[in-house]
Amino acid sequence: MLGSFDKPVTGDGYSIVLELPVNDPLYDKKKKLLHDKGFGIKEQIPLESSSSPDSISKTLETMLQIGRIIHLNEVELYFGEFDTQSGSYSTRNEVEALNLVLSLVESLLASQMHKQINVWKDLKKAIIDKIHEFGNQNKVDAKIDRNYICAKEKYLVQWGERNGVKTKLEIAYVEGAGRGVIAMEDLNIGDIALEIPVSIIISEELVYKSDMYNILGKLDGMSSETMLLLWSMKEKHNCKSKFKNYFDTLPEEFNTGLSFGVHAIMALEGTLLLDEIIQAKEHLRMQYEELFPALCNDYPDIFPPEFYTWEQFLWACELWYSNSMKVMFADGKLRTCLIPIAGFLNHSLYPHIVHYGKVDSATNTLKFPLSRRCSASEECCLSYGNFSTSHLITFYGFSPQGDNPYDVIPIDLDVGQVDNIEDCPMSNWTTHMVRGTWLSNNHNMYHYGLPSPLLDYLRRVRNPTQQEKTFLPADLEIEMEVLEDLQLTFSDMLENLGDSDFEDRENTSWDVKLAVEFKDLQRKIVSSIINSCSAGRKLVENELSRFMSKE
Ligand SMILES: C[S@@+](CC[C@H](N)C(=O)[O-])C[C@H]1O[C@@H](n2cnc3c(N)ncnc32)[C@H](O)[C@@H]1O
Repeated sequence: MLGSFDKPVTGDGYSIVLELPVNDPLYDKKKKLLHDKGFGIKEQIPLESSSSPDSISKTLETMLQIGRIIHLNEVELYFGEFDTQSGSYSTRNEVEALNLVLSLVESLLASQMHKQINVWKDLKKAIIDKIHEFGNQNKVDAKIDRNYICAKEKYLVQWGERNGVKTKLEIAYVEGAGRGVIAMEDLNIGDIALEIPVSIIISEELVYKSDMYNILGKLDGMSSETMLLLWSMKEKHNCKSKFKNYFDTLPEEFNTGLSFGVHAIMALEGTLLLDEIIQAKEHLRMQYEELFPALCNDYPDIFPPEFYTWEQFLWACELWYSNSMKVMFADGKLRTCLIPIAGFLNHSLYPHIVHYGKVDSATNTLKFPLSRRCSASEECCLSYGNFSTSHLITFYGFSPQGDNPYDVIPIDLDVGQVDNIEDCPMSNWTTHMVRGTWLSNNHNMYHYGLPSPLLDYLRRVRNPTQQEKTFLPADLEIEMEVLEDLQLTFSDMLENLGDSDFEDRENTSWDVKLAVEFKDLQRKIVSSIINSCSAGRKLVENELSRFMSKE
């Protein structure tokens, strides 16, 4: 349970309870962070009927601080330990935290078992204002071509509506993102932008009903995802398919990292994305060769060879990677699905739709509710997940606009070296990473915009007994060593990335453009770390000379 509301604790005030779920995989670390900020794992937040606007806003901030921590993911938690005093950890996290608090207040208001309804209404208004204010600060302007009329997309929506789809969105062309959806009217928090009946969702059930299942179901290690992928490769050619309108809207080519040509691959030299793409492609090639041409040779009627070439296999993989969603059905089973119409929703780092993917068993539909306002004509986006740009390029073929907080560079360290840290969940990270230091709001001494778990680890390698950070020379010398080492590591990395020597960006192919953009982003991240180390060393030097002058 993330939160609930309670009977009065004091006077005539009611309280809301925010609780860290015990099954949270990051429970210990979040518990420690809550504790460091002065909270327990279960906090009862009271609100008196006489509350002034000032105290309502203080109550809201307290609830948000807890809500943010409850909703942190691993990367946000790794970087957020000392960073966020009151600000947000990420746009996604902020939307989640605000919506958590809003849902609790709404449940309390819906219960109507309290006397002081006005104060809760005021709190609800304050939350909604905050969501709007945050929206205005983080506006991403997408250029939309409303005149883009495509008969195929229109037919699909009409077909959907005949089959029970309800939508407040229309399809348009969004510059740099292909097709997207825009709001037909002003949509508010909680409004359902799109509702898709289960009957038009493409899921594994379709394979079980097909003639392929007799063959595929008997193959060892065959997953339902692979079966469905093979099914879609054939079904797209079926003129009588129930999903013909859907298949007609799919592009002939998906421009994802898996289709990068040799020049783009070469442009990625020195980056981890190069390995990611090569490994992913090798894995798919092996998977293809395990199945083909054997299936076509043994069952040519079921697997016609012309539908099962390597190129078509890769096309289907790109379709499933870039367009599928995981859906929890009413039977409690999670299935990977293609969802007609919802497949036009683009990704954003600041999504309108955050909570989706669970079938509403009362209506047997999949609903896409808004977690923040979307004005008429504005593009409505969801979050595909907390993905790094390298993942988005490899499997989706784009680099998102704005600062991506999940763009981390892993650091290879032998984390087994340090003892005595078991009791300290925050130090007990088994992997370490860095990201652009402009994302940090703490560039002070002992922080430098760098992640605390990494700095603490590097300090403890040098001095396992260090408990407190002091301004004594012995500690300062350790700080200096840590920063020098990091600076050296990242200077080497920058050198490996080479210079940005690419001039004619506009006239190049989509893949080289994407590769070059990615490399620029890597350079920007690595340079920020080098600069922060250098600025940090100056801070330490100043402290050392201050100490010396006192002596
Ligand atoms: C689920 S589809 C969304 C609809 C898609 N734009 C279309 O025209 O079919 C996912 C694909 O949309 C594109 N896309 C999604 N979000 C994007 C974004 N923020 N920027 C650029 N392209 C995006 C990528 O090509 C991605 O593989």
